[in-house]
Amino acid sequence: MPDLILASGSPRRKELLAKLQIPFTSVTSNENEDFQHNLLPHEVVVELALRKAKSVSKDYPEAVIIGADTIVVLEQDVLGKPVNREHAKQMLERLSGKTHSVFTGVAIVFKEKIHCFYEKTDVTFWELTLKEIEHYLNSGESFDKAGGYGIQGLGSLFVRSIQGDYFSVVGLPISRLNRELHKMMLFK
Ligand SMILES: Cc1cn([C@H]2C[C@H](O)[C@@H](COP(=O)(O)OP(=O)(O)OP(=O)(O)O)O2)c(=O)[nH]c1=O
Repeated sequence: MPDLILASGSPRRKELLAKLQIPFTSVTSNENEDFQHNLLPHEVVVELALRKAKSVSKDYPEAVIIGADTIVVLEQDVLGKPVNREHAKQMLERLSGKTHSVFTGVAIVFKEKIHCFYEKTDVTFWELTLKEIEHYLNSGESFDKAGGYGIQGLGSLFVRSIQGDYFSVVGLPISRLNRELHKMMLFK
C-alpha cells in the first residue's frame, strides 16, 4: 500500500482525514494562494488544492498526496482568510442575514494520476448584531478561516441553515473523499 500524505497544515483537515482509519502523515505545502480572478469558484479551489498536492508530491513521488482548499463565496466575491480584525468584521457584516456558498476543492495526486473534485455547501446566516460580531472577533476564531468564521466553533451560533456537506465547510468533504479513493482503488 502506498504512503498517504495530507498536504495541509490545517488541524481540522487532519482530524477529518483520520476518520478514514488509514495511517497518514501531514506535510504543509508553502504554496502561495493567489489565483486568477477570471476563474469560477470551483475552478479556484481545485486549482489551489492541486497546487498544494503537486508541491508536496515533488518531495514524496511514491506517495498518495491529498491537497484541499476552501473559500467562501458571497454575491460572486471570493472571501478568503481575513488579514486582520477589521477585515474579519467586514466579512461577517456582509455575511449577516444572507446565504453564501462554501467551496472546497480536493486534489488526489499519485505518481502520474491526478484526480480532483469539489463540493459546494450553501450556508445561511441569521442577522448578526454588531455586539455579536464584536464578541466573536474577541474570541480570535476568525483569523485562520475562510470567510472569517468557523462553523465548528462559536461560529455555529450564526448558522440558520446549511445545505450540503458540513465537513466540506470545515475543510474536507471526507465522505466524498473516501468514495473517490475507493474508485481509484488506492486503499482497498
Ligand atoms: C468556512 C470555514 C472555513 N474553515 C477553514 C477551513 C480551512 O482550513 C480554512 C481555509 O483555508 P485554506 O487555505 O483552505 O486552508 P489552510 O490554510 O487552513 O490549510 P492548508 O492550506 O495548509 O491545507 O478555513 C473552517 O475551519 N470552518 C469554517 O466554517
